[in-house]
Amino acid sequence: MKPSVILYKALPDDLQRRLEAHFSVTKVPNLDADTVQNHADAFKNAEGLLGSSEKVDAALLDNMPALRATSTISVGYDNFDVDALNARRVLLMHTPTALTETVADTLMALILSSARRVVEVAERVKAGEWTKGIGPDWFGTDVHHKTIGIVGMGRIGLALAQRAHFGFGMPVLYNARRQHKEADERFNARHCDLDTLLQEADFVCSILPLTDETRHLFGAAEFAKMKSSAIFINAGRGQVVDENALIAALKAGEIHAAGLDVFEQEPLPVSSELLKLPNVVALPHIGSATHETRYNMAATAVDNLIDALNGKIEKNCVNPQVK
Ligand SMILES: NC(=O)C1=CN([C@@H]2O[C@H](COP(=O)(O)OP(=O)(O)OC[C@H]3O[C@@H](n4cnc5c(N)ncnc54)[C@H](OP(=O)(O)O)[C@@H]3O)[C@@H](O)[C@H]2O)C=CC1
Ligand SMILES: O=CC(=O)O
Repeated sequence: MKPSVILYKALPDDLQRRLEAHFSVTKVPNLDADTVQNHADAFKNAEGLLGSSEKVDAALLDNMPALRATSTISVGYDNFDVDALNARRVLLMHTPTALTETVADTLMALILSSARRVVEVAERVKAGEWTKGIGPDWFGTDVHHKTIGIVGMGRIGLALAQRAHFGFGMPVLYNARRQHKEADERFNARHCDLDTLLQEADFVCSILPLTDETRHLFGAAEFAKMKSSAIFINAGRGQVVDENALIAALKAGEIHAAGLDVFEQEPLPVSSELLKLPNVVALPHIGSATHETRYNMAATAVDNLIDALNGKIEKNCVNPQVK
């Protein structure tokens, strides 16, 4: 008999078929308590769980006593209670390599669009305001050769540094818990403490995971340390930033602009002050959202679950020690 799995995210047809070739699949819309109750037997018997963007906590796991592996269609796994998974010896698989380059492209798009005011001036053209040659009130600021400060020099941080160094001639500063020789050697990058980065960078780019240490890492004190010309970029996780402090810093002119792909609350409420500020580019968490990359992520997640339930966890496993 095939092992049972719960699928809580729509997959492309061919990937759903690949999953069904290996497992008996129960498809559910989400992991809400009502859904679990309505499919109680399926959750009770499931050995695998596959999807994304839902909370996987101890309360859910208590309803899944047969679970052996979870597979998320994402690299970030802050929505999983890893301690609870470890305590139950449940593997957590993720998709670290499939999306790196695409997310780095999104970061560059945020940098360019916030510095050159691309969204704002394009809207002005559509509103019929381009009626004569433009003046300084339409100008932006340069990106090339400005200093980029990357907070989080992991896979995506490295791919961003590559673009900034080779593509735009930007000096690269970075902060991470440890020094990354590869970044130093390939991109002439300089590892520094966060305060130095905040004081010296023209673009402060956060691509951090959400953890107990990074929650609200960027608050009023950090924005106050940045240059008044600095542009703050965040494509890591929204809760790494105290959003009220960011709004206050933008309004007070403590920093020049912000480019954001992630928010404390998603979807970003339409009432958010951020949406009223012309110097904010706000994207709907599209870091990895290209057809190619989303397909590759889903394929990786399917293969990860097949591997994990067959005891093969050489790659993409967050907690291999529980095997
Ligand atoms: N907007 C989007 O759509 C997407 C967002 N993301 C987010 O980006 C994050 C990063 O992804 P990825 O680059 O693959 O992850 P990695 O694990 O490769 O890199 C994480 C980096 O963050 C650093 N870091 C972690 N904690 C701290 C800390 N307390 N202080 C300073 N640095 C810290 C790590 O430091 P060290 O190297 O020293 O360990 C590492 O350099 C994901 O976890 C996810 O939250 C990812 C994909 C898409
Ligand atoms: O935010 C997206 C991810 O893959 O993590």
